[in-house]
Parts: sequence; C-alpha cells; structure tokens
Amino acid sequence: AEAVVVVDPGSPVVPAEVELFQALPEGAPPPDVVVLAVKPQVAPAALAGLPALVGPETIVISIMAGTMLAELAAFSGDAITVRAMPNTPAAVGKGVTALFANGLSDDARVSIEQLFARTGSVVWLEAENQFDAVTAVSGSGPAYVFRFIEALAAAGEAAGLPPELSEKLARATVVGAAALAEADPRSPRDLRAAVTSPGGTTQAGLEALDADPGLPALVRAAVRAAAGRSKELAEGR
Ligand SMILES: NC(=O)C1=CN([C@@H]2O[C@H](COP(=O)(O)OP(=O)(O)OC[C@H]3O[C@@H](n4cnc5c(N)ncnc54)[C@H](O)[C@@H]3O)[C@@H](O)[C@H]2O)C=CC1
Ligand SMILES: O=C(O)[C@@H]1CCC=N1
Repeated sequence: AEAVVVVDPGSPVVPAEVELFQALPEGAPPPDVVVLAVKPQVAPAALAGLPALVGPETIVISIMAGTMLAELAAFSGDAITVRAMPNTPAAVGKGVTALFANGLSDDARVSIEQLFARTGSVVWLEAENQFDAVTAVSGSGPAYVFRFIEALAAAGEAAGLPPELSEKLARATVVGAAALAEADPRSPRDLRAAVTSPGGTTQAGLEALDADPGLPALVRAAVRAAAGRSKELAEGR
C-alpha cells in the first residue's frame, strides 16, 4: 500500500510510518481498502461518515464479530464489502483468517487474499452463517490455548515446581507442540498417540483430562457459548 492510516480516537501505538487520525478524514480521495475493527456496539456512531469517504472500487473489510454483510451495507456506501474473521497470531504471521463476500470479482478476491496472506493463512467460507462457529473456534481460539498454558503452569506449581520454571515449561510445551503440529503431517490424534506410552505417565494424565465432564465436553461448551454470543451480537445484543 502507498499509505496506511489508522483512525482511532484512543491512543493506539502505531508504527512510525503510519498516520493516526482521531476521526474519519473528510474530503480525502477514496481509499483502496478500509478495515473496520471497532467493537460492533460502537460501529453505527464510528462509521457514520464512511459512505461519504469510500468509492465503488474501495474494498471495505469488516473484522467485527457478529456484524452481518447486510448491516455493513449501511456503512459501506458504494464500496465492495467483505467479512473477515482473523485471529491475534496474525501479529507474528501465524494467523488464520476466514473470509466471505457475495459476488466478488476475481481481482478483488485476489487482492483481499494477498492482504490477509501477509498475516498467515486464509480460508474462504461457503456461507456467511459459518461465521458464528468460525469466530468461536479460530477467532476466540487463541484465548483458549493461552488459558491452557495458564492452567498447565498453575498445575505444575501445584505439583511443586517454582512458578517461573512451571510457566516456562508450560509455554515452551505449547509452542513446541504447535510447531510439531504444523510441521508433521500426522493427525493430532496420531501425534498424541506418539507421546502416549501404554501404561505410562501420559496415559494417566490423559485419562484424568478426559474424565467427566472431560476436555472435549468443556471445549464443546466453550465453542457453543462463543458461537451463541456471536449470534447475540448479530442480533444487536
Ligand atoms: N481481539 C481479537 O482477537 C479479534 C477481534 N475481532 C473484532 O475486532 C474488533 C475490535 O476488537 P478488539 O481489538 O478486541 O477491541 P479493542 O477494544 O482492543 O479495540 C477497539 C478499538 O476501537 C477504538 N475505537 C473506539 N471508538 C472508535 C471510533 N469511534 N472510531 C474509531 N475507533 C474507535 C478504540 O479506541 C480501540 O482502539 C471487534 O469488532 C472484534 O469483534 C475480530 C477478530 C479477532
Ligand atoms: O472476543 C471477541 O468478541 C472477539 C472476536 C473474536 C476474538 N475476539
């Protein structure tokens, strides 16, 4: 891009080459791409000036959880409108972004894909209603993994390790397991089996992890709750 500007009345930290505006600039030429990243609840007030700013070639990409394309039309004037659900590992090029739009030209599709490919991998959804589940899995998912690191560190402490050592081990274990899951083509199930010696320590640990209600049931409940909240946001609650 020739220039990247951020519009935020708060005081976000932005790179030196990025210009920061307190409010949408008036009378500026139409931007190529606009990314909407405010909370859905403040969107109506924050984006009131957007239709006047964009042109028919502008691509407006919303990352707002639960805001439907039909609602975005009110904010995006003549622009091409796209919904995206990225996640925070994008900050280190390891994100995954789900995208959806109606009737995009091939050119627009390619430039949107290239934009998000800079932050990690990209998937196109088949239907907009997949966003609730996608948001619950990959949008919120990094927080579940960080929660797991916290829990593993706390459990190590409870088992007698000094806090710093336990956190170091827990963090490095999740980082290492994630890197292995990325590099090794085996399924997560097979990777798990490779750690689990019959009758050994891992098997004992996994049996406790899966005991009632068990990790799969807990994770299912978490995804159901997050997807439910995404639906509520879509209904303006
Ligand atoms: N945090 C995450 O992992 C993800 C968040 N999202 C979506 O991104 C959006 C923002 O979420 P967060 O970054 O977590 O929230 P946040 O609260 O960290 O960021 C919101 C930003 O909007 C700014 N803001 C408030 N009023 C504004 C206005 N009138 N004009 C311009 N900027 C304004 C705030 O100063 C703040 O910097 C939400 O819609 C969320 O659904 C989507 C994918 C992942
Ligand atoms: O918590 C949220 O609502 C946003 C959407 C996905 C991740 N964070």
